[in-house]
Parts: sequence; C-alpha cells; structure tokens
Amino acid sequence: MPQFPDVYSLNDPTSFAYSTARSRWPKIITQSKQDVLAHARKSEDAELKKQSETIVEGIELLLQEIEEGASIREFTKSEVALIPSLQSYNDVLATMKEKSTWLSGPWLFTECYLYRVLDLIVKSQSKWVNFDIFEVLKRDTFKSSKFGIYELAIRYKKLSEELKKTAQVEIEKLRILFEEFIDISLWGNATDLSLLANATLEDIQSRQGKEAREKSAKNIIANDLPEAWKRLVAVPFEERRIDFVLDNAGFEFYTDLSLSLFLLDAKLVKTVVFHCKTRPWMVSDTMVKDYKLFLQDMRNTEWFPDHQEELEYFASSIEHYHDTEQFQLTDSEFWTSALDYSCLSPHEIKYGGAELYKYFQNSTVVIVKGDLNYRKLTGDRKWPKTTPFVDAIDQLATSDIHILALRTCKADVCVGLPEGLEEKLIAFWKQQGNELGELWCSSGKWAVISYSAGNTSTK
Ligand SMILES: O=P(O)(O)OC[C@H]1O[C@](O)(CO)[C@@H](O)[C@@H]1O
Ligand SMILES: [Mg+2]
Ligand SMILES: [Mn+2]
Repeated sequence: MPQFPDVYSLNDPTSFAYSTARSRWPKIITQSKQDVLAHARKSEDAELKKQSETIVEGIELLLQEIEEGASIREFTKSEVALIPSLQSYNDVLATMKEKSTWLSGPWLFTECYLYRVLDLIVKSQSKWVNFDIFEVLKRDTFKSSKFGIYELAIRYKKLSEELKKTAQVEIEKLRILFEEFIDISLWGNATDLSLLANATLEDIQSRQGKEAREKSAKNIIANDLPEAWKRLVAVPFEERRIDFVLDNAGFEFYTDLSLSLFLLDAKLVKTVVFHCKTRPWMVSDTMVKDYKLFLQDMRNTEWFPDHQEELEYFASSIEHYHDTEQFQLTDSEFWTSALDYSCLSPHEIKYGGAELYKYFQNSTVVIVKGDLNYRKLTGDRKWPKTTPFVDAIDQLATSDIHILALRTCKADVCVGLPEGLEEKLIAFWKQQGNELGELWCSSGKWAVISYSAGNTSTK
C-alpha cells in the first residue's frame, strides 16, 4: 500500500496554489459579480433586481474574506437545508485537524468550497435559482473559437461520410483515427476559462486546431492510450459503453462530442454517456442545459457565418444519436461535492458515489477529462512524479472500473512520468525565463494520458 503524501496547500509559495488564491480567484469572482450586475440591468423584474443587490453584497464579502485570509466556516443548518450536498463540505471540515483559511487551507478542498459558496450566494435568491453565473463567459469564449470550430466540423463531416460509405473499415485504420480524436479531445482541455484570467483570446485560439496539436504531440509526457484501445476492442460490441466525466463546456465539449461521434459512426461503441455538473463549477464546466445551448450556438449564423453545412451536419448527427439514446447526458451531485474520487466507492452512500461506482463498473472505459477531475482522481497530493498512476488513485485501482484520464497539466500534481523527466522540465521552464521551474506543470503546455484497468493485482 503506498504512503499518502500531503495535499497541496494554499500557503506554499512554490505551488500554483499560491497565485491561484491571491490573484486568479479574485479576478474570477470580480468577473462573476459583473455578470450578475449585467443580468440584473437587462431584466425588467423589480424583485430580481432587488435580489441582485444581496448577491453582489455576498460576492463582495466573499472577495474580502479571501483577500484577508479569513477562516473557512461550516455551512449553516439552513444553508444545508436549502442545498443538502453542502453537508459534504461540513463532513470534511469536521475531519481537519487545523482550522482552515482562504489563504492557508488545502488547495483542492478550498477551491471546491469557493465555487459552492458562490453558488449558494446566488441560489439563496429565489429569482436567481436557475441563473448560471458563468454562462455568458462560456458562450462568449465558444463564439471566439470560430476557426477551431470550423476546422473540426469540416474534418468530422468528411470522415463521417467516408465511414458511412465503407462497409468494413480496417481495424488498424480505426485505431489511428481513435488516436486522432483522443488527441483532439485531450487538447480541447487546454482552453479552460478558469485560466482565462491569465490568457488572451489570441492565446486561446493558438491552442486550438490541428497545427497546434501537431506541435504539442511531444508534450504528451505519459501515454497509456494503447491499453485503453486494447480494452475497448476486447469488449463485445453490444456491451460497449463509453462514459465521459466531462470537464468544460464550449470548445472542449465540442471536441468531446467529436470523439463520441467518431466512436458511434465507426461502430466502435454502442453507447456514449456524458456526466455533467449539477451547478456552475470552476467557471467553465458543463451542465446538462449547456448541451441545448451548444446546439443553438452552433446554428447561430451570426456567430458562425461560414461552413454552415458542416456545422449543421455536426449538430444534427449528435441530435440523431441523442434521439436514439445512443448518446445520453446525465448529472450527479457527487461531482461538485467535497469528496475526491477515491470516494467513488460502495461505501459512499450520501452523495451519489456508490451509485456511480456501480454504474461505472459496467462501463467499457470511463474517460475522465481535464485538470480538476485529475486532481480529484489523485487526491491533489504531493506524489513523486514517477509514482505509477494506479498507485495514486487509491481504491479506484482495484475497483474494476477502467479509467482513462485525458488531462492537460494546469496544477502541481502529476504522476506516471519516466525517471529523470521532471528534472529536465524544471530546468527547461527556468531557462524559458520563469522564476519557478516547478510551475511547468501548471502551464497547460504539457499533458498526460493515464489508464487504470481497475485491477492492479492482475496487471
Ligand atoms: O477545466 P480544468 O481542466 O479542470 O481546469 C480547471 C482547473 O485548473 C485550475 O485552474 C488549476 O489551477 C483549477 O482552477 C482547476 O483545477
Ligand atoms: Mg486518492
Ligand atoms: Mn473545468
């Protein structure tokens, strides 16, 4: 049994956690306050406008508490009565030996807690319960991803028509295509909005598209994809189901859909299920309602005046699979609870962990997308970077769940690297003019593809 190292903490100046709490969070929160104000301004509802004042006050107080490094408090009885899953945060707080603060607590827990406080502030107002505080930002960024969107829609239509024409596509060709669409979905994660605080839109565009991906191929520093492919083709077709634990809406969601469409068209899988968040989360994460908005936005000819045939082909293809239930979307409170994914276990019966555990045992492969999900898989602990992935995911390694993590690295935690590579990357990042070489791992420029068959003992 591996020893569990400490988790990353907000008061460590060598961790990306440090600037996250002191500079990134305040920017994100300030932006969301502006979106509340803009929404209130547009509304004619006097009650809604009045309630926006309470929300803004709440957000300002939150901002002040973070900046002052105030203590983290338990959610009150009435708050938990309003949103029962907040209790998961109180459960974890009760186990902490030291009092946690906004600037010194565990990074992963406190970041999750932050988004729940923000959500609570909004949902405490009756006229705002269905308001997604990040929706405008998510859609605006999708709108400005035009070129990447065109390129992928063109690629997909051509391939899909070819697949439909060909009676029997050679398996080796399908394997190569599988790699291509995994790659698209992986790098789709490079442009999440919680990092927008640091990136320009140009920067974002330069990360999308084929050329950017080709340049990044050497930056995939751990790659277990061959094992996932072997698993996929070993399961009888009728039982083949791929689950996605989704990350971001917008461009990344679009790339996840393109991977799903390829898998369905190529008859590599029978069913695809997307697992979404039940509430606004980490700025850009996908909720079930974002699917409808996605279809609507794809068909917005003002936003996307060119390549309408290809965009329509993409949208109606996914709609078709949605109608036949080969493509499904679902959500669970578990994903935004305080628990990390070692709690995807039969013992976690309060927040949906046991249910998901059972469901995932029947999955061919569970694709876990993005940085935050990866941090929750590995517990956000200070694992030596050469730790095997299966040693960092606790009981999931023996859960019978087949996990494939696709993650661009935007935080300190990372495992599965070959001996000596970390040292080289630290030196390289320093040489690039960065003060802290260790922060290569939070730059979003490198990525890992990690697999666990859920049965370490027979691996
Ligand atoms: O959308 P992703 O890939 O989960 O990225 C968001 C994550 O990255 C971070 O920005 C890393 O610091 C966190 O806010 C969060 O863990
Ligand atoms: Mg763990
Ligand atoms: Mn995200």
